[in-house]
Amino acid sequence: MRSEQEFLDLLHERLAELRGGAESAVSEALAREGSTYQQRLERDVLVAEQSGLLTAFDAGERGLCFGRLAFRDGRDHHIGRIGLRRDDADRTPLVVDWRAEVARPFYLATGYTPMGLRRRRHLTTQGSRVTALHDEILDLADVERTGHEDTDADAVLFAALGAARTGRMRDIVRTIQAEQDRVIRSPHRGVLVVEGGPGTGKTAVALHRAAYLLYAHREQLTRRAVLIVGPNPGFLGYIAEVLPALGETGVLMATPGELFPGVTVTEVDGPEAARVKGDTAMAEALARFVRDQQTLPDPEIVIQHDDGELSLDVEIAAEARRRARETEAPHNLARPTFAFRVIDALTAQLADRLGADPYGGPNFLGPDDIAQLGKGIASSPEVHAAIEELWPRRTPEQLLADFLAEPVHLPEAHAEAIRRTGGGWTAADVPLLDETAELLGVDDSAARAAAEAERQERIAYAQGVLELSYGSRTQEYEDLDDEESEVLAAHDLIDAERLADRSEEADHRTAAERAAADRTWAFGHIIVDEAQELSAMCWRLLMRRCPTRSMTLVGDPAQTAEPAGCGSWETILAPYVGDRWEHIGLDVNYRTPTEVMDIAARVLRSADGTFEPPRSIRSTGHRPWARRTDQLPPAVAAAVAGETPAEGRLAVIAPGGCHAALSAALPEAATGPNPDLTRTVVLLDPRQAKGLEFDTVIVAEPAQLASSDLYVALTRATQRLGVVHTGRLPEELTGLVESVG
Ligand SMILES: Nc1ncnc2c1ncn2[C@@H]1O[C@H](COP(=O)(O)OP(=O)(O)OP(=O)(O)O)[C@@H](O)[C@H]1O
Repeated sequence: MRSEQEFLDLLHERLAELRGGAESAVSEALAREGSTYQQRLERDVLVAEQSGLLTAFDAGERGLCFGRLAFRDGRDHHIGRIGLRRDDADRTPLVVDWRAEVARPFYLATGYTPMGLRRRRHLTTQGSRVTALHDEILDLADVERTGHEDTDADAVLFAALGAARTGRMRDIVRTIQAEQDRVIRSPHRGVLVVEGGPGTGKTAVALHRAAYLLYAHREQLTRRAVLIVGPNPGFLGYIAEVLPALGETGVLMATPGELFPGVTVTEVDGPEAARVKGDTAMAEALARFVRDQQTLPDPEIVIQHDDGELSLDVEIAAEARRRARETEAPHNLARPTFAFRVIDALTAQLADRLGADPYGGPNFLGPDDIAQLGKGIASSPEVHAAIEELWPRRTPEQLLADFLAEPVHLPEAHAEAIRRTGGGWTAADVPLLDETAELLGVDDSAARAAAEAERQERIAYAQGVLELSYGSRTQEYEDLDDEESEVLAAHDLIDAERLADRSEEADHRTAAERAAADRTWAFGHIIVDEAQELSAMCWRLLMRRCPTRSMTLVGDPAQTAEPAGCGSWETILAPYVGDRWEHIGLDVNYRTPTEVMDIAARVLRSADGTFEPPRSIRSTGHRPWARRTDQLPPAVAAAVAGETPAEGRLAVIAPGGCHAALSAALPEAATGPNPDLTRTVVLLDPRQAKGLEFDTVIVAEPAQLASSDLYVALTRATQRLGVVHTGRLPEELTGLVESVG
């Protein structure tokens, strides 16, 4: 213990040293004067790098070192949240990052396959104090003993699993299990599906995989960012501290409803509307609706012009429309083609009239006269109005609002389910907005022209910088033959265009921040949690955001609650990657004790006799109970008073309809759409409870819950479960111990 403590002290000293260095580098860089692009670029890169290091150091402080590997060949490594080196000439490693290959035996070695290990040690620390050691001997021939050998190899794991919950998910870096490690470090580059029942660590594994990928492909993923999609803001808050605790912040977390920049979801769809909006039939309907915007005159639009009337007739419009559609560009981007064709045709019409030779000879007007006429027509407000009428410029928001006000190209029952005038957006509208934005295209020609002009200015400026740099070469330097010169200057390394482009990249925002504001951002990797809940339309959106298809999807089809949820992985993935995806199953339940899982499993077995629940790794001895009452709110309040853990958290999970009465009876409980999960007691509906966990769970009125919702509700408990009900208990729960309040 003493020598581990000395080592930990040394680590903390080194960490303080590095932290001090990074802090002063940041303040120095921020204070640095300099207005040239090159200087600003260097300053920004430095600040970003050092700030990243500071995050990692913060992470390190929370359990800097938690393991040690003694190899048979004499190598000996401490394992930690982040890697640290000594400040010596060889930069000797002090502690190895858990993600490094050399740390892998910490998670995988067994007595059967010791991976070269003699001994594996778990260090438990509190702040900077070592409080316990657990040693496992992996080489049976090794006779040396430390006095910390553990008879129970899983003591550290069980201590973590049994610990009181805090309302925030913790990392599992000290106790990742072998089957989880395989997912976290999977080298698979395409779509990886991780499926497992409740509590099998899917979320934990997904987050640690994000941390691993950021470590293994740092450069690429820092540039392109990682997106983590979770079911609701409460859940994202619940998992928000895991990655920073692992030293990683370059990640964007969002719910599906937050994936269209500039749009905030304020409304909720009914189940039927959500189902219809989530179906891919919507993509077809919207595509046809966009074509419907490209209309023809009936039979003509008459345009008053200084030189007489012009007729924009069906023939002209149809030809212009054909040409515009032929470009296969999105609606707004094809519009200029339509406009040019119409203007050309009207110019020809006018030229025919004005220059016609009454005796049938060639037109009197020359090309210059005709060009002049064309200019006049192109600047006519009436012509513009006619083009706008036939091929209007639309925004996704306008177009979708029009579509929802009078849905077309759908069966009447479906149209009826989604018909809506005005009001805010729903989560199911977001993929539709994205689809519409794709169909319309963003007419950013003006913005692009401005950006290009600015870029040309920067190139000119950068050229100046390089010329200066070239001009200031020293005499000796010039005397050297270029071939021999080993001293390189800016002008040798970079040309003006690249320097200008690099200056553009000196954007203070991280890639994740830029990605959040950019609808067309292509992420380096996307992780989807509760992936079974996403609709087919939402998958279309996500696939557009990840052209490389580098994705990790975690979910449990048995917990599907959303009516538009896709059901099977094959159905979800076939349109995008065929059968080129990998599936890994997790089947050990680390959360829910056997007593609770047995009850929960019965709920799903009643619908599907072959259902196999995940195997619980522990039991608590607490038998789940049920209590019948005539008065739900006081009975729930009494149950809460009796069951609230001294440490830890309790959740009442009840159908939404009971919430008003229950929250009045539970004044101490956090409630509402986004309750504070760190409070001791929270009141949730089963959808809000998705992915969360609590020491004690009280489920109210189970008979009112759909079986997948009930299954989710029951499997949130890490220790104790109770059920309070007014009417009859659902058949599957009749085995519960009857409790009197
Ligand atoms: N190897 C591990 N070491 C310690 N704790 C673990 C380990 N694996 C999972 N856990 C814990 O088990 C609990 C359940 O994990 P998690 O929430 O990731 O499961 P899940 O599969 O996403 O569940 P659900 O489908 O119900 O959302 C969490 O508290 C997690 O920290």
